[in-house]
Parts: sequence; C-alpha cells; structure tokens
Amino acid sequence: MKVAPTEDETRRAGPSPRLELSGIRRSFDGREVVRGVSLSISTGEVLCLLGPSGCGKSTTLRIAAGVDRQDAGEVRLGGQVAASGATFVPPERRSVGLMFQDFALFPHLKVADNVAFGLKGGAAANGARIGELLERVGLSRFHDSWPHELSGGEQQRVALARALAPRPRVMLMDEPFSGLDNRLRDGIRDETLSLLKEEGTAVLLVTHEPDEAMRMADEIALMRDGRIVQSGAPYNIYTAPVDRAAAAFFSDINVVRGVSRGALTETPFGAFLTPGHADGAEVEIVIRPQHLGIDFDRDGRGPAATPQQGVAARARVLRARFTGRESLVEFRMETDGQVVKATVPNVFLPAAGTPLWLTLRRDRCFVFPASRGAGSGSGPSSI
Ligand SMILES: Nc1ncnc2c1ncn2[C@@H]1O[C@H](COP(=O)(O)OP(=O)(O)OP(=O)(O)O)[C@@H](O)[C@H]1O
Repeated sequence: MKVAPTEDETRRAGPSPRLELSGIRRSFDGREVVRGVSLSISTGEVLCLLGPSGCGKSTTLRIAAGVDRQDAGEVRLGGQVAASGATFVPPERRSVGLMFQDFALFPHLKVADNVAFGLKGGAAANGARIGELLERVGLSRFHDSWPHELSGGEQQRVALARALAPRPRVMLMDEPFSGLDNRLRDGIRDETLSLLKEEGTAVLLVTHEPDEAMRMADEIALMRDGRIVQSGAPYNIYTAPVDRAAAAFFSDINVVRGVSRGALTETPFGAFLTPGHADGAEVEIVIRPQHLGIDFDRDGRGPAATPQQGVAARARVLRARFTGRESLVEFRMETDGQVVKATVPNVFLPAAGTPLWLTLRRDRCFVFPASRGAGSGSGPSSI
C-alpha cells in the first residue's frame, strides 16, 4: 500500500522539478540517436543541452515538447507523467512554451495579435499581459505594427513575448538565437535570460555553441552520440572536463603526450604526477592556450623554474595573429617539433622564428589516458 507523504515530508523533499526526463531513448530506422538521457530542471533554472550537430539534442527537446515520442523512458512535468509507455499528454496540454530558430511570426497578424495568439481571449481581453510583455522586450511602440516592419532581432523578441504570454512553466528553446547576427545576439540573449528568470520559467535550451551555453546556463549538459557525458555548472564543466573531447569542445587545446612510469610522466615541460595511470600507459596532458606562459630568451636561457610552472621549454614562433581581444601565437617546440598554441591578452606579435620559452600552468592542466577517439577517457586529474 502506498502511503501519501505527510505535509512535512513534502516540504522537506521540496517541489518537484518542473521538467524531468529519465532514461529517454529514441531510434530512427534502427539507429539509436538518444541513448538514455536523464535530466531535471527546476523553477527559474536554465539548463543548456550542448553538443555537436547530430548528437540528439533536438530529438530530446522534441520528446520533452511532445511533438515526438520516446521509445523508452519517461517525461514528467511538475511531477506528473507527461509521456511514458502508458501515458501521453499531447503538446498543447503540456503548458510548455516553444521557441525555435525559425520563430516565424504570423505575417497576417499585427505584433500585439501575435503575442495574444497563445492566450485565451485575443488581444483586447489580454491587453494588460500583452502590454507588459511588449514593454519588457522593449517593443511597446510596435504594438500595432506588422511583423515585416520589424528587424530580425525585434521579431525574435516578439516571438519570445508570444511564447511567454500564457506563462508557461517550462520553456523549450532550440537554437533560438542562431538566426541573429552577432551584434544583436548578445543583447537579446541577455534580455531573454533576465525575462525568463523574472517569470521563474524552467528552461531547456538546445545549442551547439559553447559560448551561448556558458552565457545562459545555470547548468550545462554536454551531449555526445545520444548521451549526456557530463553535466554541471558552466565553471565546473570548463575547469574540470570529463575527457579530452569535453575540454576541446569549449576552446582550442594543446595536448602533450607522454608515458606514465611510476606515477610520473616526463615531458618537455618537466615531470608531471600521473597517479592512477598504469606503468607504460600513454597519457595526454591537456592545456588550454590561455594557460601557457611565455617568456623571453636570454642568450639561450629561459626563466628559472617554479613549482607552479615546472620546467620551461624553448620553442620558435611559427606565426602570430591578433584576433581582436587577444593574440594567438603558434609555436614549434624545439624538443620534439610539436606545434602548440598560446593566447596572450592584447597585442603580442613576435616575428616568425623568434625563440621564446613556454611554461604550462600546472593547476590548469588535465591528465587523461591517451584517447583512441573523441569519446574515450575517464575522469580528469589536475596536476
Ligand atoms: N524524424 C527523423 N527521422 C530520421 N532521422 C532523424 C529524425 N530526426 C532526427 N534524426 C536523426 O537523428 C540524429 C540526431 O538529430 P537531432 O536533430 O536530434 O540532432 P541535434 O543534436 O539537434 O543536431 P543539430 O544541432 O544539427 O540540430 C541525426 O542523425 C538526425 O539525422
């Protein structure tokens, strides 16, 4: 017999997540493209499903929306089953807002009527809510305009107001900003985020852009080949990637290879502690370009080694480019000919062939078993 929880138990357990997916699977033509995805999003939380094209993000979102149906697993909204083997609540009864890249306003409806579309009663009856949302997205003056009179960014903001008008508890957004040019995108992302937070909406946002996920997400779920390979706050995902491919998804990386012997791996940058790697196992030391240190050559000598930096290694500049916010310098190591990249804030454009000394910030290095493909690797160990 199932005993109903007491009020106290319910309070201690906290409210149910607004959206919960557990063990979602979906195949097309015998190929499984979503392979056991589970996630949970609470009130006012933004979860970004991030991954390369074709990894199954949109399929997952479509299943959450109810426009597609999973082969296995369960979708819950506010603690209630919305889709399982036995139950299926159709999309229009799920109280979810949808926003896609192709946000298509209705061209024959004025802006206010577009916003009113999802509301019961139409523009006149819902005047206050429409006015509030148009003001919030900064478009009050377009109340009686036609969609074609608005720029792409303005249309996108109307689409957001339209999606939010019925106060959905959950908003599902699939690459909603990718149709906008770069200049507009950052502003609209920020406005959208603050509006969603104000409304307390739980948001599942699908994107293949790490910058967008870092900017928008409370939590990132990194997806690859139909599976979530890592999830956590943006800072944690960035600073503690689960494997080499997860590190590489967010920025360029340098990979220094070596062989672990007695829990130590010798490299041109000195010995690294590699506990947990078997004797003779190949390891990869991964570091982002912004965490390399550059020092001048003093008659063939480099900087004195510090424990934090380890040993400096000499390299020659291959090319240097200024990219706007920083300079990207590529080097060829004198020790083994490997090419490494470093970024430097501001303008630093040494001539090709210049000898310079490189160090690695050891607290920013990750050690992984040598990968046999994008998906391999286990937990990182910081050095
Ligand atoms: N209705 C369908 N019929 C057959 N295959 C499909 C269908 N929908 C998706 N797929 C396939 O499933 C895989 C995952 O597609 P999905 O759109 O979920 O990926 P995605 O990560 O959102 O990619 P993108 O960022 O390019 O949209 C792809 O290989 C796609 O071709």
